[in-house]
Amino acid sequence: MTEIPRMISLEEAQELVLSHTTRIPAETVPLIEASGRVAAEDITSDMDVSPFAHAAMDGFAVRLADFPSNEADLPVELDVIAEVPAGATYEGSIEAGQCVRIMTGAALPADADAVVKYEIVENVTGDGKTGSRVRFASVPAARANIREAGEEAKEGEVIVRAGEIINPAGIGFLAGCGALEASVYRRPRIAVIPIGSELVEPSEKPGPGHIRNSNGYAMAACAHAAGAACDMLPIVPDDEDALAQAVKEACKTYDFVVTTGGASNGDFDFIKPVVERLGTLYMTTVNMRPGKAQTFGIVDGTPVFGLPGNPAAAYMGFSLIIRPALRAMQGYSALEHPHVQARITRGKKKKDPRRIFERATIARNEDGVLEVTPAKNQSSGLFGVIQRSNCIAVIPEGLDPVNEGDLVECILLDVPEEAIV
Ligand SMILES: Nc1nc2c(c(=O)[nH]1)N[C@H]1C(S)=C(S)[C@@H](COP(=O)(O)OP(=O)(O)OC[C@H]3O[C@@H](n4cnc5c(N)ncnc54)[C@H](O)[C@@H]3O)O[C@H]1N2
Ligand code: MOO
Repeated sequence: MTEIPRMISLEEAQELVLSHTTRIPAETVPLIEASGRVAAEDITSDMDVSPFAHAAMDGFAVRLADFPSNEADLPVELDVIAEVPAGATYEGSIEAGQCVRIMTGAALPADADAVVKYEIVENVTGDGKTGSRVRFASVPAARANIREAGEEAKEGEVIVRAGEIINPAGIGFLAGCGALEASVYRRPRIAVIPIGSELVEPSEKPGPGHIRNSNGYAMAACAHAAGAACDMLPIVPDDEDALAQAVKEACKTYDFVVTTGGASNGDFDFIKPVVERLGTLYMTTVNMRPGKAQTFGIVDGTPVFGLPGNPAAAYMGFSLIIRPALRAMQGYSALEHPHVQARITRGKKKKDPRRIFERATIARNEDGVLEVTPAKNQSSGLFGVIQRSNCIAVIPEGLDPVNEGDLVECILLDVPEEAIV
């Protein structure tokens, strides 16, 4: 096997993978499925929204001409000549001294130029409905409590631009504008292939020397969280030909193939020779811990990424290198997890010059200052520590120690709002 030159930096690895992935073509999906995805084309409104001026309050539609310019001439009394509920229209005219009782959402009668809410109108006779006389103690502002026609959108106007992420409110916006489907970038189809003769399906109790395939599940979930559509393919034993066959087959169907395990230099680590045999191998090691053994290459035009077998190492490689590429493939412009800086609560001597990604918890102390506390157990064999963390504290490369109170970069993970401070 040709030796791949050197251990590259995380940034070089990210750039390398990004440079070998392309944005996926668009597809047209029913509106609700477009939520959270990137619009591939400008979307226009098929009409003015709202199509008509309407009341923003339950009250009375009035003509300003009936109100005095001098406050001293108040109050004003008007006759209620009609009622317009939402969904109906009042087509008649409103003459001097008249008003129309109107409900929120009902079309504004042509002659009205303000709506006065019930609460500040007094009944002189009757109950405020048709035939009553009502009293106004103040002069309404012109167009008060009126939602104008076309305030949300004009017919033919671009309401969502290509490249915008359509959010849940945007789905409502589009529905109101008659856009019942949207052209968005397709979700990349990802295959996850767990490699390892020691692996059994999680439905089984592993026998001696065996463990459950937990990486496959975590990587499938990471792919899903990154917006991709993921299939977990059957476990492949540590057998070079079996792995070559599985990878070659997956490259026919999927946009991106991810393996876990067999990425290091052990006697049964085959992803590097397989990628080299089937295509072009671009990367084998990245200056990061956990997760030094990260393989990347192209097989039959498809990106193939060999994650290491250790759970935290696989998670880190996926989150930091694969995830940005999957997001770029879907047209997102922000590719990385958000970062914040926090003061580290424990110093650390460095024996390994790699950049270290510590599973950690970030929180605000009583003074409102962000503090980060790395988990005590940083073994790369553990998923539970990541389940109980809400960020990754980044300890820079080199051998300089980190001192308590130093500001460190923290990467916020795919965690629920409850865990973010
Ligand atoms: N002589 C050296 N040995 C190792 C080195 C090294 O530099 N020199 N690096 C170590 C580090 S660090 C890592 S990370 C691993 C990476 O090795 P592989 O990618 O070849 O991973 P495996 O050997 O296949 O597995 C490592 C570990 O992870 C468990 N594993 C694998 N797949 C799964 C899965 N789907 N679900 C759960 N757990 C899985 C596997 O049983 C091993 O315990 O190499 C070190 N060795
Ligand atoms: O590359 Mo290993 O991940 O340091 O556990």
